[in-house]
Amino acid sequence: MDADTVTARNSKIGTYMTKPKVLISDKMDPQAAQIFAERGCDVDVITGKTPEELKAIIGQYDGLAIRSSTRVTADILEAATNLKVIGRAGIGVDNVDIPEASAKGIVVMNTPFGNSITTAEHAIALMFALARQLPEADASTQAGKWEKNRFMGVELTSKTLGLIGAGNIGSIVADRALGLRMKVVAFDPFLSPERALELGIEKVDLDELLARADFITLHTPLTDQTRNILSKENIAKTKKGVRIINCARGGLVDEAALKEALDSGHVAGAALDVFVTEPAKESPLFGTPNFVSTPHLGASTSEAQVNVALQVAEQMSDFLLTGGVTNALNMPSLSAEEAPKLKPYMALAEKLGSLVGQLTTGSLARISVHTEGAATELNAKPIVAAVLAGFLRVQSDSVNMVNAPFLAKERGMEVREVKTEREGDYHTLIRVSVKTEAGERSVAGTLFSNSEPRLVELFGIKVEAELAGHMMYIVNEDAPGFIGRIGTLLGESAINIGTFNLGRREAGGEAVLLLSVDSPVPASVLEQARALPGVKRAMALTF
Ligand SMILES: NC(=O)c1ccc[n+]([C@@H]2O[C@H](COP(=O)([O-])OP(=O)(O)OC[C@H]3O[C@@H](n4cnc5c(N)ncnc54)[C@H](O)[C@@H]3O)[C@@H](O)[C@H]2O)c1
Ligand SMILES: O=C(O)CC[C@@H](O)C(=O)O
Repeated sequence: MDADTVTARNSKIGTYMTKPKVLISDKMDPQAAQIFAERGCDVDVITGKTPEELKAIIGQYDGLAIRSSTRVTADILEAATNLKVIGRAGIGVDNVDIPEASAKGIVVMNTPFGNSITTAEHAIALMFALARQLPEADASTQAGKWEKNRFMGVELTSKTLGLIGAGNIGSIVADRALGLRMKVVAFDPFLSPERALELGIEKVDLDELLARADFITLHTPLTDQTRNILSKENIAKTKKGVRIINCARGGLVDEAALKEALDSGHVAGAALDVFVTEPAKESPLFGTPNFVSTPHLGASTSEAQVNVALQVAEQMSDFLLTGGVTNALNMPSLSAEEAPKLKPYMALAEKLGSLVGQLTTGSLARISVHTEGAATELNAKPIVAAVLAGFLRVQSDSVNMVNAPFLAKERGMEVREVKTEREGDYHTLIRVSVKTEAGERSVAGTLFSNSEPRLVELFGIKVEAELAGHMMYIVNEDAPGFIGRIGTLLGESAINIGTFNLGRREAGGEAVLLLSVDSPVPASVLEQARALPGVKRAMALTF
């Protein structure tokens, strides 16, 4: 397996025979297609396909750029045999089956900041719409009614805004609300007191927020913890006359309970940009007084759409053409500048992982990846992912850097990352240690000329070997005549030896022999090698 393979699905990122092919399957600013083409990808823009139609064509593509309409299900992924990256021009990736994409080794990336301001502004717009009943006042005025006395609004100044979720968008909403002289309280278990202070908001628990807020706005993803966070029970805990805004995800608010609370007057107004079922063509909420809705328009400004389209096209092109990883949800980030520097290290890491994978028998309790010298200055995450990919690929061809960490976790492997600042015998070193019931053993490698991976230590014995192609690994007692006997055996079996690397603990002690050979070593030859005097172990290895 060669070095480039570690960054994507057994395919050579950045070394395509033909240009990588990208499909844009949702409506996206045309600048995305332009960027893909300028950066060297073949791009098709085909929107509005049914799942069956998408399934029929997805197999040709290396990259898929989407917004929220395309649903990337397990079924679609099954047919996406060449797909290496899915790019979401936007934030929410609930239309992508990420566990399945990860299992298939497909990188999923989003553009987490491109539409945050726009969405925050939409939440503020909806807050004003509720405070002053703008949609109803507009409809009534345009119907010629001039109902000046019907539309009595409320001021925002001095009111309390309750933020559920104070991440990218929530914090921008907070900033704008503070500018409107509102008081902002926030419920977000992951909000640190320091960040709350920096934002000028008060961190509270959910019940306190429900009890105090005049307006509540939601800015969390939809998860098992946030689904129905505004449930019937929680809506009942809100202040009478509260107004609720949801520009995050349908499902955060119980729509039936909201309808009841609007009808009873407990909730004075509600504005939803997002619905449990989208497109929301019908809803019991439609037509309810003081209810305002928009069709998932949070991100729909020309500025945001240009931002996310450019960003997704740049990120995906970087990945497909250079191996750079930005904003991936299932893989460590790797900048386009870092990628070439890390490439030889990842090749080395993968080879070491593969070596220990092939040599380890029995169940593995822990795998540790140590970096020493120059290697410590690098981002260790991709190096660890490459070790795991090499290790696990021994068991399954479909393992790569994306799915390897997930598989390792699934298999209960403890993975450790250790940096040793001091330089040893080599200016840079990666050591991979595995702990099994038989004990802990390690292999180590360095880069010659900063780019050529070399094994320099094998289970405590110094060696110097290139790990490539077909190899034979022998552990024997160091004794005169042994090398001649192995040479004769391979010669008689018509196996040509390329390189010969020998190491031993001490004269007459345990020795290891690593041979690179021009053809696979058949089982019968390994049997004969094992029968030679002094041989403790003989194995074929492949890299
Ligand atoms: N309407 C739209 O068009 C539109 C546009 C952009 C984003 N969104 C959605 O807005 C939401 C927020 O986006 P963001 O960029 O701010 O995301 P973010 O990840 O920056 O922030 C989400 C926040 O929610 C918090 N959170 C997570 N679980 C929580 C819980 N159980 N209770 C309270 N807080 C919790 C997190 O700690 C985080 O601070 C996402 O769901 C995104 O998909 C919608
Ligand atoms: O693409 C859109 O219009 C919606 C985007 C939004 O829901 C997001 O999560 O980024």
